[in-house]
Amino acid sequence: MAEEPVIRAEGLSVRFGARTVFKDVTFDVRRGEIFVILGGSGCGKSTLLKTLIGLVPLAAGRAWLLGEEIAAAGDEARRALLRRIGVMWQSGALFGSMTLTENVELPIEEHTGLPRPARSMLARAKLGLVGLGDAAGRLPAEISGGMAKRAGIARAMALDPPLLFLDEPSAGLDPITSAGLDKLIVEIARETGTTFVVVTHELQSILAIGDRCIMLDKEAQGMIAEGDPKRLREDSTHPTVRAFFRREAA
Ligand SMILES: Nc1ncnc2c1ncn2[C@@H]1O[C@H](COP(=O)(O)OP(=O)(O)OP(=O)(O)O)[C@@H](O)[C@H]1O
Repeated sequence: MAEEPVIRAEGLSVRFGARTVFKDVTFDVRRGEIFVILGGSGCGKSTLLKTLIGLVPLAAGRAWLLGEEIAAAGDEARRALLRRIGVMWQSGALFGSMTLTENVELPIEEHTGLPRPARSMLARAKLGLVGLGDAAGRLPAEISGGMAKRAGIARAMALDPPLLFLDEPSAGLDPITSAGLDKLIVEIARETGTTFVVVTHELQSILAIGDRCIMLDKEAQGMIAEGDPKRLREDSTHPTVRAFFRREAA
């Protein structure tokens, strides 16, 4: 029997008022893969991410995370589930008055009873994992945008979640810094077995990190492609998908 997927999404639809953002979105995310949600501006990528973790209600469909249906879970089960996933929001800024170590310690403090020295040690280990071991004592204002993203990933990984969501990780980064971040994401996935769900519309990133992807489309109000991004680039006959992957006019 195939291993249970880390995420199972079946026929997801989301509406805001009378407006349907997407409908009938169905996919599985497998253990250890880097799964990319892509598509143009406003197609609902971030909304889908929020739906998966129970922050946006479904108009239809069902979603399971780590075997648990979040919409059906009670408060306690939901909290336990959310503790097992890490999220780095696009807007997820670090707290400016705290060092990087203190920022990464926050979720550890919130969710465990560990004493300060142990929290700090774990936080510094996570910063080491993302290449920021030497910057642990710095304030967010003292580091670059790329370093801040790495610190955000370290914070999202603080509790060793088996599943990490990254919302537009390369937003605002130059191409070289962005490529470095992509490399880090692949390294973490391969070294730790963490499953990643990454929202992005950066073609270079998608091709560099994505094991599989789904593409959402605003006009279609749903999914227009699913699969290995490199194969979609070669084989897709859908005009919008081709246009995106080959940088052609649709
Ligand atoms: N809470 C909300 N209430 C009403 N409309 C919303 C809400 N959140 C998102 N939307 C709308 O849903 C649509 C999808 O938004 P979403 O942010 O998910 O798109 P996106 O694909 O992530 O876009 P971008 O790449 O620009 O971040 C947009 O038209 C947005 O205005």
